[in-house]
Parts: sequence; C-alpha cells; structure tokens
Amino acid sequence: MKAKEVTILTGFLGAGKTTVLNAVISKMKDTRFAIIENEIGSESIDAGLIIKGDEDIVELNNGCICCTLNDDLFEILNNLWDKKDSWDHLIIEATGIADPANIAHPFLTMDQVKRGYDLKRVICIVDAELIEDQLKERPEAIKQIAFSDSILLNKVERVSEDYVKELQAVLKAINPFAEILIAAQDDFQVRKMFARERFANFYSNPKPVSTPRGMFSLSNGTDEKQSLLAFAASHQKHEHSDIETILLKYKESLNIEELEHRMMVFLIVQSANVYRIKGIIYSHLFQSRIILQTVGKSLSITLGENWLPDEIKETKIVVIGKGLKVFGFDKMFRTCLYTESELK
Ligand SMILES: Nc1nc2c(ncn2[C@@H]2O[C@H](COP(=O)(O)OP(=O)(O)OP(=O)(O)O)[C@@H](O)[C@H]2O)c(=O)[nH]1
Repeated sequence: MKAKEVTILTGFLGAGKTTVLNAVISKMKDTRFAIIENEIGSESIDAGLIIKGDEDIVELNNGCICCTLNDDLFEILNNLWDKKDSWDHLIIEATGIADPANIAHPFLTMDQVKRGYDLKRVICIVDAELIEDQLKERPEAIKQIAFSDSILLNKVERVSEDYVKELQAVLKAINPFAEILIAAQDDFQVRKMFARERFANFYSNPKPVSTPRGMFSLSNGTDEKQSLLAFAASHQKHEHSDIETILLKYKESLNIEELEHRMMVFLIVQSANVYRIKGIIYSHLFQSRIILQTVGKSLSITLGENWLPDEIKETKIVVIGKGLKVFGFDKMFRTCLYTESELK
C-alpha cells in the first residue's frame, strides 16, 4: 500500500494555523483528511474550533510533540494506519512553539514510519503584524520559517503593502528555498500551498536511526521507539522551556460584555508576557459557545458552535506566555462571572 501523504502545519502562536486548516478542509473537499491537533495545554481548545466534517481529528495535548516524542504519537500513527482506508492525507497542526524539524524527524528517518507516512511538505503560517517582534524574541519562530517548504504570510491587511515587501525579503533571507505566499482576503492560497512538495535533500539530513525491518507497528517496544525516546531525551532542553500555560475552568455563566472590557484593558496595560489566550466561554444568554482569542494585543470574541443538549456547559480558558500568575488571571475572569443575585 502506498504511503499516506503528510503535511505539517507550523507557525508561531496565533499565526492562523487553525484558520488555515479550516480553509484547507473547506477547499479540498475531494480529500479525506486525518488531523493530529497538538496543543501544549492539557485541554484542547483548537479541536473544538476545527470545522466539523468527515475528518478524523486526534488531539494530542500532553505537551509539544516536538519535545515529547512519546508513545502517544506512535499510538496515534498506528491507530490511523489501522483505519487507513477511511482517510487520504494526514495534517499535523503543531503547537505554536514547536520546532518542526523535531516533528519531521521520525517521518524522515524511521523506515517503518516512512513506509506508512510520506512527509510531503511543511507549511509555515506567519503573522505579518507580529512576526518582527517574534523573530527578535523567539528562536522558535526562526526555526519554523527556516524549516518550511512554503511560508504563508497571513494577516497582511493589518500592515502596509511596503511592509509586506520588507517582510518577504526577511523571510527569503531566513529561508531562500521556501515559496512565499501572501494570504489575500479570505484566500489562503490553499491549492498553491499543497501543490508544493519538499525538496528531497532540503532538510538538514537528520542522522538516520537504525531500524529493524518488520510490520508497520511501533506500539510494542521496538528499537525505533527506544531510539526516538533517546532522541527526544537529547532534545529536552528547548528554547521554549520558559513558556508556560495556565488552564482556568468555570462552571458559572460569564458576562461577555464584562469579559470584553476586562480583556481590552488587560491587553493594553499588562499583556507583555502573554503570547496567546484562547478560550471556550459559557454564557447563559447564548445558545452557542463563545470563542475568546487574543494574539498579541488583538482581541476577538466570536460565536462558536451551539452547545449540545446533554453537554456540560463550562468555560475553559488557556493562557500561554512567560512568568504567568494564575491568581491574577483567575481574579480577572472571576470578576466577569455573573453572581447568583444577577442571575435571579
Ligand atoms: N485579521 C486577521 N485575523 C486572522 C487571520 N487569520 C487568523 N486570524 C485570527 O487570528 C487568531 C488566531 O488564529 P488561529 O487560526 O487560531 O491561530 P493558530 O496559529 O491556530 O493559534 P495557536 O494554535 O494558538 O498557535 C484568530 O482570532 C483568528 O480569527 C487573518 O488573515 N486576518
């Protein structure tokens, strides 16, 4: 059986990976996708933001797969392989701080993985408004651009045309081999992105891991798993080890106007070390969930999917940044909860 096509979607926190993934699912209706959604927090928000179709969506929330190449990934690859007749193309949405080279490693070096999975391309989504600061502060952002085959410059409507040209030159300098695409209004150039395949010898020739021959199964303590764990262990010291996540959960209904107000003040005054906030919010005044997102100083509060009748309605908010104080965030969000007397 032919190996399945694999695409890795990378890009810094909030660049627009899930948005582009949704555009891909909508545009390429003739392809059945399997999706691995990796998030650094223990709870997945993104999986709830992917448009529902026939896609097989697997969440991998135990940490960033670029650092913890653990059993979970192999189990997922094995499980997907078992259902290989039901999908055509695997997309891995990496966390916003992942080094795509580490994610690509097993696909490039392990014979048994290669037999089932053919890594065709790495696509990097870049936030035109924030990338300049991200390149200065975060080595992850540079690695993501440097390792990609296509770079999609996103959110260009937020910057000037001249600045877009400057950014193109910067991106070209970091990665002269990549094709740079500009996202136009609601057009993420999906077909173009997927038409491009990686150069066979482009990647930095990771050292091959010796692998025993056999079935495509990695779940039984094979040497490959050992090799990969050793590889993972040797990569434990990451540049993004200073990045932390906080998860806050509330069962009470939340006042969306108050939330908007608090968030706007927070973003103006205090958000320097916060890269990303994303949340699914429960407010009794709405039949649907409310989606809260911040990237840099931008705030978006939108309607999500309706709650299902038997679903537990609760708010889940993930904050990603450096030196985060749980108490402060908890206090801010608690002031947005309706009190019992307000609900009467
Ligand atoms: N203005 C503008 N906003 C965009 C565009 N693409 C995405 N966004 C917004 O940017 C925010 C983050 O988008 P996501 O697609 O969730 O980003 P992501 O890269 O998946 O985020 P993480 O998974 O947290 O790293 C959302 O509020 C999107 O609506 C764009 O082209 N223009």
